Amino acid sequence: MALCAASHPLLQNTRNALRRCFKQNRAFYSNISGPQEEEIRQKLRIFPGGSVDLQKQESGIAVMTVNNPARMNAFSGSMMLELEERVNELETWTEGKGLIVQGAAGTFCSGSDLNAVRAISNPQDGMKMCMFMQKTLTRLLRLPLISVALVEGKALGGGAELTTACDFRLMTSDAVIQFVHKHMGLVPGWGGAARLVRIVGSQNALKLLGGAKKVDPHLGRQIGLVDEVLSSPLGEGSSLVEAEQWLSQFTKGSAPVIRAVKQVVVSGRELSLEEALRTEKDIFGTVWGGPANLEALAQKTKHK
Ligand SMILES: CCCC(=O)SCCNC(=O)CCNC(=O)[C@H](O)C(C)(C)COP(=O)(O)OP(=O)(O)OC[C@H]1O[C@@H](n2cnc3c(N)ncnc32)[C@H](O)[C@@H]1OP(=O)(O)O
Repeated sequence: MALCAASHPLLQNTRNALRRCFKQNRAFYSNISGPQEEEIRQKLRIFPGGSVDLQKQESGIAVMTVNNPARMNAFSGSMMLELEERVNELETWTEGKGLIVQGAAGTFCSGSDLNAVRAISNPQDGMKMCMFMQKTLTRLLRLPLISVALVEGKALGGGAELTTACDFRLMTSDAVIQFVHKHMGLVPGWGGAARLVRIVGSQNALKLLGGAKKVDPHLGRQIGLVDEVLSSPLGEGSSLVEAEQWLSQFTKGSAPVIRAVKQVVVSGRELSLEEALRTEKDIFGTVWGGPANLEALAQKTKHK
């Protein structure tokens, strides 16, 4: 009898393997765990405004909206906390397959709320805020969901960094991604530089960060930062539908298989070859003989 993949005994092994392998990173972040993490949470709570909204759909695709239009969707402190809560929620959404991250009202996100930045401009608090966001965005990218940043309007500073915490980036024709940090006397701190180098290579990353260069859809495609330029008419709200259609080419089919696809890619990207191979074997074990595999065998599927 086929075992349900969600309750497959090897699934627990996979979770354990991934947990074991990411322990290294947890150790890295342990300097903001416990009381220190609570301290930065309290500081972030002082800067309210906006929200991070999550809609989980029956299709298995969730839409997360960075919602603070009065400030071009800049992240207030409370929004940073809400982002963490939404990631917690997505980590336990076992039916999920895909995620779209978008900004409200036709623009993506203008980074940190500059009012909060001014108020916590000492390096200690700045570093704690940055570690908090690094940790949350690292967890966002590692979700077993295929994720897309839908970039309309502007993605600036931390907003540009947020786009790199998704697997894919889609842009509307008027959109701009700009790592404006240098113009602010900063460098990325939410993990955006580390991820950018892995996406576009160190030469291109140096150009984008060193020149605070505006990335339009054409440049984005050229350097591999952008996966697709959307053709929906601007300002009619149809970009989200187009993004969902684009994402569905990867999320069609069984949730356990799609989640396993994402997990083998994450382990291949983040672990040593030896650990990645071991993890791949464990993840393979969760789908081998599972319902989707047995159904494909029964149907004598041909790949013409
Ligand atoms: C490690 C993280 C590092 C960071 O993220 S640092 C932050 C980087 N981001 C920025 O510096 C963005 C600064 N803002 C801008 O350049 C412009 O506002 C922007 C986004 C191009 C939009 O320009 P416009 O279309 O002309 O609109 P505008 O300037 O009138 O803005 C509308 C309202 O939004 C506000 N806003 C935009 N970005 C903000 C931000 N990051 N923090 C706080 N408030 C922000 C802006 O102040 C304005 O508010 P108000 O209408 O004057 O009350």
